[in-house]
Amino acid sequence: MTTPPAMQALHRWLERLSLPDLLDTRGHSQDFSGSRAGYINTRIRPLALVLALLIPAWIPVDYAFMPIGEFTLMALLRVACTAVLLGLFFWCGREQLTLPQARLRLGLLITIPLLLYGAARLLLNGDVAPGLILGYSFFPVLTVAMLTVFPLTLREALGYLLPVLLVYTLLEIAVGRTLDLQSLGGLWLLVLVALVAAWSVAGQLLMLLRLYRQATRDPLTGLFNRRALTEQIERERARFLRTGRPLTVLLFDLDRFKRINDHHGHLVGDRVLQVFANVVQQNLRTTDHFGRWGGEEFLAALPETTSEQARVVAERVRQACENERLTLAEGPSLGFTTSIGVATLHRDETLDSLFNRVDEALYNAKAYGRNRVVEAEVPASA
Ligand SMILES: Nc1nc2c(ncn2[C@@H]2O[C@H](COP(=O)(O)OP(=O)(O)OP(=O)(O)O)[C@@H](O)[C@H]2O)c(=O)[nH]1
Repeated sequence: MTTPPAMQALHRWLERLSLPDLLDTRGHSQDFSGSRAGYINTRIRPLALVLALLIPAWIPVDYAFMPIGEFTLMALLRVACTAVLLGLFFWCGREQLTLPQARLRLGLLITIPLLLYGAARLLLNGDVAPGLILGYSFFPVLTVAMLTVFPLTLREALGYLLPVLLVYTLLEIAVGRTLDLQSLGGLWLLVLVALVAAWSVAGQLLMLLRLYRQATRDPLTGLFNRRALTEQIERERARFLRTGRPLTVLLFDLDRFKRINDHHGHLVGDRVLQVFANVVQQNLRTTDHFGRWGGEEFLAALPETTSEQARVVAERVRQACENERLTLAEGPSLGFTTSIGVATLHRDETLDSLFNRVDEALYNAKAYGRNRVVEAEVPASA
């Protein structure tokens, strides 16, 4: 049964929307989440600084229009909020963040205007400086509007937006203005701005995700490209220097791949590359890094793995490739094999030297007859 064109169009639209990616982080790579955390962090800093400058600037206005008791409380709160914001500004500049850390800091950033609003709403109720409350009433809207500059999943956005709406409503109840037209109008405005904010954060997330995937992935296999993989290995090298835990790389090259292309065509060659990528991935741990090094060469970096352990993994992959068969439209099924070089990073070694050694090992695997695993020589400096 063929799908009606309208359903196909709907399906394509939903696919373009990447709904699961927008909803939560389950489909995001660890690497992307790290980059997004950095991105969120770079946006928290200027906002924290701007708020830290603007919040105390209003103190003279409060002084002119508020009774002294309320003014003192608000001024103290403003100074405390400024101190927290300045702390946030410096804190965000110092380290590489994880996503939970970035979320926490964003939560802190939006709590501050909300806190000031809450205090003002409770203190300035009734006859006390009624005009001033109008100025303060912009704070919840400001809080929600601030979120629009962050690339967030819808779940994260709701996690920030719902508490703002809840705090607003609870404060209106607390001051007895629940069914008041002004209070309902405020809530209505807040909900509208929250919807726009949710749309904006999801749009930013989608754009970031697409750009990130284009810049870091190989389109044929979906694996990391050489640049992204090199960055990951650089981070692993830094970790190796810190902890001393071994790091081993495997370099794979499909054997006589030109023949496959020549006999069966490039499309079959492409399928072999995809199947190969899949076979290797099934034999690696989720903490290993694997990507396309170029052409029919692939590289895997195995953290916390000695050369003996890596040889076992490489042998398992070699065997799995030998056992794999591709069914073709015409003729018998197609098999393929791979040669593999293995090299373990030494303490004083650069990554270039490691890549050269593993390349030589792979070259030797080819020279000794292909479909085999060969370990690299130790570096001259070791
Ligand atoms: N189908 C397809 N072929 C590719 C791709 N990238 C590189 N190749 C082909 O991979 C082949 C590599 O061939 P060679 O470098 O001669 O190596 P080989 O035939 O595998 O021989 P050995 O490595 O010595 O075993 C070339 O024919 C490239 O065109 C790709 O993305 N898709």
